[in-house]
Amino acid sequence: MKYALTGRMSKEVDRFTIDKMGVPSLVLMERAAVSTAMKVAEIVALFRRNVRILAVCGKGNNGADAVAAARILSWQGVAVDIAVIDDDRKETEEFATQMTIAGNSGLNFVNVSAIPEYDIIIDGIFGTGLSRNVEGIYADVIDLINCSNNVVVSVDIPSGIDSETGAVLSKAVKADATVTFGYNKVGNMIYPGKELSGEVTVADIGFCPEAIKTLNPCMYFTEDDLRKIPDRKAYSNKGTYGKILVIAGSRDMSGAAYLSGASAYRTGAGLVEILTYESNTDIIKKLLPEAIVTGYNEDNYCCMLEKSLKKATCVILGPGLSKDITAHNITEEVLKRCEVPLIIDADALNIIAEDISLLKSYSHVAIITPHIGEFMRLTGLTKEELLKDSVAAAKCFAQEFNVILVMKNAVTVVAEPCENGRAYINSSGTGAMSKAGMGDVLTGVIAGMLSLRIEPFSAACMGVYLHGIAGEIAEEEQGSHSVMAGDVVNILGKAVNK
Ligand SMILES: NC(=O)C1=CN([C@@H]2O[C@H](COP(=O)(O)OP(=O)(O)OC[C@H]3O[C@@H](n4cnc5c(N)ncnc54)[C@H](O)[C@@H]3O)[C@@H](O)[C@H]2O)[C@@H](O)CC1
Ligand SMILES: [K+]
Repeated sequence: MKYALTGRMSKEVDRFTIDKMGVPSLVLMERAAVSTAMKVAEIVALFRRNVRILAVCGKGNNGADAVAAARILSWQGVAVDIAVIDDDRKETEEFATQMTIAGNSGLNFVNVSAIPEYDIIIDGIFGTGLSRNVEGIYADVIDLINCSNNVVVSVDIPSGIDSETGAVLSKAVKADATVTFGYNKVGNMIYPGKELSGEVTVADIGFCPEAIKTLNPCMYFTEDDLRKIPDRKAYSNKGTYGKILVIAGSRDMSGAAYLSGASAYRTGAGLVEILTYESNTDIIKKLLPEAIVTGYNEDNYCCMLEKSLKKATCVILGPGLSKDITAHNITEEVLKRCEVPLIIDADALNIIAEDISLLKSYSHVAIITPHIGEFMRLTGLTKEELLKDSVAAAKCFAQEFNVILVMKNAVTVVAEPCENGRAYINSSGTGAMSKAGMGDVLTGVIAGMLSLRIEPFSAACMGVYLHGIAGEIAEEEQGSHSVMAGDVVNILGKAVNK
């Protein structure tokens, strides 16, 4: 597991390492600059000719990093110049020091108007200290970089991105690569910042690890975390891995129930029961003969529900359920009676959106998995309002409604329902997954993780990560336009074992 910091947290990590541990600021900076220079040198090697590099710098410590990286490259024999964006802003002490060293080293200082003449730009205009919209000369310089045909390496975060949210603060550099220090930044992980940061390298520059202990940063997973999925016990039977009840499907809608149930089986569930509208039972039995398939109708749903709920160790409610009167009644009944972890998705969320008090009154573990449209209906907020700061929006909702919230989007965020709860930012997945049925697969994968007895918040995060990894493998095999939800179901096993 890794952590992603906001600018405010980065500052605290800096201060802790510098003030409490006594590591001089310039030592950290030298390591940041060496990491940046190494990345630039890698790119220089790809050109196979002499290249011209320009470090474009503000007068904060992000600029100081860029000046130091330029000096290091220059000492290595690479042609580097420096352009400082000069306004009335006061320079930091570190910036002044780096400028003195660069001057002593004979580096050339040029005007920012020369940007288009260079092959590679080192972007050190703003880092995590950016605190307001970019305007005036800064905006003009960012436009000039983005219009020029050079490779851009951003220092820490592309200049103009809000490190806390990934939002563009009116203008932002579009980088090909970003070298970020110590920990990734939330702004590099969430769109549009994720797209503008290009390939991100997280470089260790010697921050004291103690420093993040009091900060509650966002978490994210890498492939190493897949090893945390527990092995299957030799001494076990299907009961060891729980019974997942999938309440899904409606008249003429059977696919969602299949996708959820099959995904739960593919990720570890011992037994899956699908409770669906009676006209779906034959088709689902054919699609998934391993499942117990039970049908209900408008008259008997209550008694069928009662029987099935008694045996379940985890319930999925909502995929393809429709919003008809029976679906409403089922949703209300499940929220009244279910006493095991409940994953609520799709139509059940739309039903709840009409009366949000249903969710508030539920007192057991609930994991809800809205996409942005469903989340808008649940909150009454606009897309812009929700995406302005998706981590904050997710945390706030999770806490208010006491649910584990999986806010599905190109970058899915998971939030824990308590004060100062954990938040997870997903780093797996691909545009190939923007297809119908993918959400149904996700509910099954989360249920699968719960059946392996991973605690609910981690099960939700791991489910989201694993689902994205399966999508990536499916894309490699099928190409980005061709992946369907069923392909992801069948690839889940490869993802678990990756
Ligand atoms: N020892 C340290 O302090 C280290 C700092 N590091 C670097 O320092 C960076 C943070 O440095 P700073 O805190 O100096 O901040 P930045 O260099 O990110 O720049 C922010 C400066 O610009 C001003 N500013 C903010 N928004 C503005 C706007 N829209 N228009 C004009 N001016 C604006 C601020 O007042 C501040 O002076 C990190 O991103 C990282 O690159 C790294 O070298 C690691 C070590
Ligand atoms: K930058």
